[in-house]
Amino acid sequence: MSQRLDPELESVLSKVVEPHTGVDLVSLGLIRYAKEGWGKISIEVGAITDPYLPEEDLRVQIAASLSQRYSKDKVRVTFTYLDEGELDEVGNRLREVLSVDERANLEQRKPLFAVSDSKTRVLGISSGKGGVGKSSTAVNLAVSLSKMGKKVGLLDADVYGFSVPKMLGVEYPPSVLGGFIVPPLANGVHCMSMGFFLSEDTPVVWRGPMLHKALEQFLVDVYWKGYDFILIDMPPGTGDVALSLGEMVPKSEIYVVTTPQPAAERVAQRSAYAAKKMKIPIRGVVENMSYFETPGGERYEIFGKGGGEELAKELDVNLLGQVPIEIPLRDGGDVGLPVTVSDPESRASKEYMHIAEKIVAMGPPRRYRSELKIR
Ligand SMILES: Nc1ncnc2c1ncn2[C@@H]1O[C@H](COP(=O)(O)OP(=O)(O)OP(=O)(O)O)[C@@H](O)[C@H]1O
Repeated sequence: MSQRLDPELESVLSKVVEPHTGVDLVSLGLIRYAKEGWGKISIEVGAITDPYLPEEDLRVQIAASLSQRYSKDKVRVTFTYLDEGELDEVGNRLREVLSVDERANLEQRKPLFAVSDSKTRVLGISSGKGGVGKSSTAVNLAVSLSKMGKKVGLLDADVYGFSVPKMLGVEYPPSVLGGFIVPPLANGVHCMSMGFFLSEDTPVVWRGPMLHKALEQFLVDVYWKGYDFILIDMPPGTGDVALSLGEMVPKSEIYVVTTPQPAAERVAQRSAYAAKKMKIPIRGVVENMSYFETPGGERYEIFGKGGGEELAKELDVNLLGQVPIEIPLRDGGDVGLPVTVSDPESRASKEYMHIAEKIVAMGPPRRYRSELKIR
């Protein structure tokens, strides 16, 4: 697919990273040709997504990498489609950059990130019932973590309604490169949803074993390499996904979203206890829809008070934050512009950022596994 490049040019372009995979353009073989002459350079790049998507980021990066030789207006970058064979070839190259441990994981059908020195933290965002704002929390926390410079993936496993891609503003499907699925990017977050692979009008009845299989595929077949965080939007309730997650990613952590009223808190508690039974550590509680503040600064606790605090106490974890009701938060979810992007100065956005900072500061959970106990 790619032409042989002059070594100096190759060395420059090998510093330009393809944003979906985190691997450089040269290693992926994506530079189709580079033609220099008359003080200009034309570069054709194979797009692993759709060449008509705005690839401004990559264009800017390529121009910046060549800035010692060419001014911006002398660099012409075009993107073209890759055919099936070329997509497979990129998949092979993705495999080549894996470490020995990562390759071993693939062979054993384990997630790429589940290597012993992994820096990836897997955060399950859970709630007792639907409609408490679990997906909004997952999306806005993912954006906030990404704004802190972290590489963030968001896996929508809420099989009762795949809302994350729409809320996050995902505009194109995942790429399938050989045996790997590569998530699309939106607002700095790499997003994967089981919903991408189902047609909207097909009703799916998810039973435990099917869910387990689907989750396994989305943990193993997706190119989750080099991530700091993978957030999982879990289906509401006590269920099967927590069980599967605990089995497949023993180092995962759970964050419970609840609303302030006591009834919601009791339901959330049940889901939290289920996670505890699976031996997944619960790391914190997020209270959503805590209050509504008028432009004049008056606060109304529309859904009551104290649920988050109470739940945190019962679970013996911290209440990490209280997110207010904000109209831009709801609107943003409807149009695919998270409030943390559209209005980073709003109270809700700042609260999400504080929660993200606390999650980072807490670090990964320590595991005291019974089999490791010194007797
Ligand atoms: N703090 C908030 N302020 C305003 N609207 C909110 C807030 N949190 C959530 N919403 C809105 O409430 C609705 C439900 O939120 P969301 O989909 O995030 O909940 P969920 O718990 O994931 O529900 P489900 O399980 O049904 O997907 C959405 O329309 C969302 O935009």
